[in-house]
Amino acid sequence: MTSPSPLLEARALCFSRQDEPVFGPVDFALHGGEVALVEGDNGSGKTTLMRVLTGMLHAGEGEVLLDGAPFALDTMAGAVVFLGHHLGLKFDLSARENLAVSAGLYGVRAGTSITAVLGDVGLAGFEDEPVRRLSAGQKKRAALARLLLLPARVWLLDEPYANLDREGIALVNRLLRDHAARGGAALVTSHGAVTFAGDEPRRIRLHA
Ligand SMILES: Nc1ncnc2c1ncn2[C@@H]1O[C@H](COP(=O)(O)OP(=O)(O)OP(=O)(O)O)[C@@H](O)[C@H]1O
Repeated sequence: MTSPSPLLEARALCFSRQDEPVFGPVDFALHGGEVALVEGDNGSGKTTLMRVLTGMLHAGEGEVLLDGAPFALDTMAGAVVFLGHHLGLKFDLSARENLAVSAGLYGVRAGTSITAVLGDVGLAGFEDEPVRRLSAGQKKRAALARLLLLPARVWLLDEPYANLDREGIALVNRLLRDHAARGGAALVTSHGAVTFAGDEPRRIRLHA
């Protein structure tokens, strides 16, 4: 399924630190129903690209468009979910409480609930534990539950497979497949150990 304008587009996007180029120019257009993999060696700028796309860092040159409109922090807040190395979880709160905070800010996808998404990511029975008492993989699963709960159509996932067992890796791939089937789009960084069932995802290569 493809939407008329790309859900997320980068045009000649470049980022430099102290005049030293980190990446770019990067061009891609991600339509609804598409998953793209950002690949590159350590230090090639994958995380930096994700931060630029979420507005955490300012691109020196180029453009980011969301649903055909120039990137703006207020419009992207509910439209994009970012899963980064820091997971965005408050460790003193439970997974359920963390999700309730996100749902209060951005709403809930039609037909789902906090209990349902926590069950779906394998955290049934751990819903009310403070996140700091969860294992690294369980913390990652709690962060993945946010993807399922929120209505955002664009997912930016930085190393979503890290800390996950084989079942967890299969879970991420299932979430991505279902998201694409619903018309969502996702950009995923990975060191390349990932195999998707079905269609091969598009690859965006960064060079250190
Ligand atoms: N906070 C920072 N301050 C200064 N330089 C940084 C900072 N974060 C990253 N860099 C530099 O920017 C470049 C790109 O880093 P980035 O984390 O985006 O790479 P990456 O492709 O995600 O790497 P990895 O595969 O190791 O996760 C690297 O040269 C890194 O040293």
